[in-house]
Amino acid sequence: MKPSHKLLFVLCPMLVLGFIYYSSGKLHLHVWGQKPLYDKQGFLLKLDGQLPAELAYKYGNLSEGVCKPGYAAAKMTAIYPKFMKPAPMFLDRNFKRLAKVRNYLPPFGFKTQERIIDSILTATKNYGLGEVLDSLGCKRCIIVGNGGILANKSLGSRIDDYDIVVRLNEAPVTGFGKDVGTKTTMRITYPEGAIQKPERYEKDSLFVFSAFKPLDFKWLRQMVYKEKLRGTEGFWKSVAHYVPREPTEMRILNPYFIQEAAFQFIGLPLNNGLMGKGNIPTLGTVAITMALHNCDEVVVAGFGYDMNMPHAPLHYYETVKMSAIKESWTHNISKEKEFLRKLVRANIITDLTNGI
Ligand SMILES: CC(=O)N[C@H]1[C@H]([C@H](O)[C@H](O)CO)O[C@](OP(=O)(O)OC[C@H]2O[C@@H](n3ccc(N)nc3=O)[C@H](O)[C@@H]2O)(C(=O)O)C[C@@H]1O
Ligand SMILES: CC(=O)N[C@@H]1[C@@H](O)[C@H](O[C@@H]2O[C@H](CO)[C@H](O)[C@H](O)[C@H]2O)[C@@H](CO)O[C@H]1O
Repeated sequence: MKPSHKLLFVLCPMLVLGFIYYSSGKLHLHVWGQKPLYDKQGFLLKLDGQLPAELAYKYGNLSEGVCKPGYAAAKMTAIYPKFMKPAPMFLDRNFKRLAKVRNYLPPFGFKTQERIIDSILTATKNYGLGEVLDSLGCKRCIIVGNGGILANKSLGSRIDDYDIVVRLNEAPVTGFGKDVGTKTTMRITYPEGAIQKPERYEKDSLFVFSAFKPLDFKWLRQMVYKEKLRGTEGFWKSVAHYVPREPTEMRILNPYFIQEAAFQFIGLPLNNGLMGKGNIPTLGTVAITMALHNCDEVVVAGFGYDMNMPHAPLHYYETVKMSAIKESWTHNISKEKEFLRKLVRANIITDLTNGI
């Protein structure tokens, strides 16, 4: 056989195999002649909230109100096959092994911050929720957003019923118990969002830190080691000078939840992996993402940016108006809402205040 024929002999099957491989990848999303099954983000287009047969069998017989182990993650996988449940809530001493975050700078990872994180984790010594919650076989979590929609709905006692109550930034409980409850398992925040008055911190709650820039880790180290805050330049707003929590009550939120919410779930611009215009999810959505990985059931309340009500109160605890969110250049409220609505429509999360 001529060498040129030999070459053709090898090349042709390779081309055919290559074509089959390529089209099978496409077929996963798009069966020829049929409408696509999944959207650009990888979510099933048909979201009717129905349980797939195997889940109906698993959960169907449990009576109302009983915690369903693995429910949120199972439903998430049913509409978003790429979902991989394991992702620790907080960074622990092995954080450098977390492959998905080690090569991204804050806020999408911890690259360049390894030493300072090591030093913070040496002092906090604890990396979980605590013995009681960590050993629960099934965890029901509620993420309480700060939205004005929580006012006058008397949801306080329902909120307090959850195993884990997550609150955000400076949202108060004192004086608002009837509507937002009194229990706080953890409060997730960053320097500019943290409660500033020491007396406003609730006891028995974890101070969970979410970092957006390298300076935020510096601030946290000073708070953990109870040092005098040196220099507040570089923050976009005034920050707390003292956090009245023991180091053992402080945690660092896994930055993977910011990354996954931004790039996988919402589809915000990658911007070379750097924080930029409109590529930061709001903290509430980051908290929901964390809960999808770490809670068996996920419920939310106090969520909703309603652009049709520009004069409605933005928060349940102050008079700032809804229209104020338009000034934010970091978030993409409408794209984010599209994602949250998928979770609600598919019954992955329950929205107690119906604002999503
Ligand atoms: C001016 C500004 O930057 N505001 C941001 C404020 C501000 O930094 C803090 O209040 C501290 O002062 O923080 C944010 O959020 P904020 O602290 O307002 O609220 C916490 C989370 O609740 C959800 N939320 C809030 C209000 C509302 N009407 N609907 C909602 O759904 C959101 O998921 C929100 O994340 C933040 O960190 O995400 C988002 C806001 O964009
Ligand atoms: C680099 C930098 O500090 N950018 C600031 C943003 O982080 C900040 O956005 C705010 O960033 C916060 C994290 O630090 C939260 O994500 C918050 O929801 C968001 O609004 C804006 C506020 O107007 O100011 C910029 O100068």
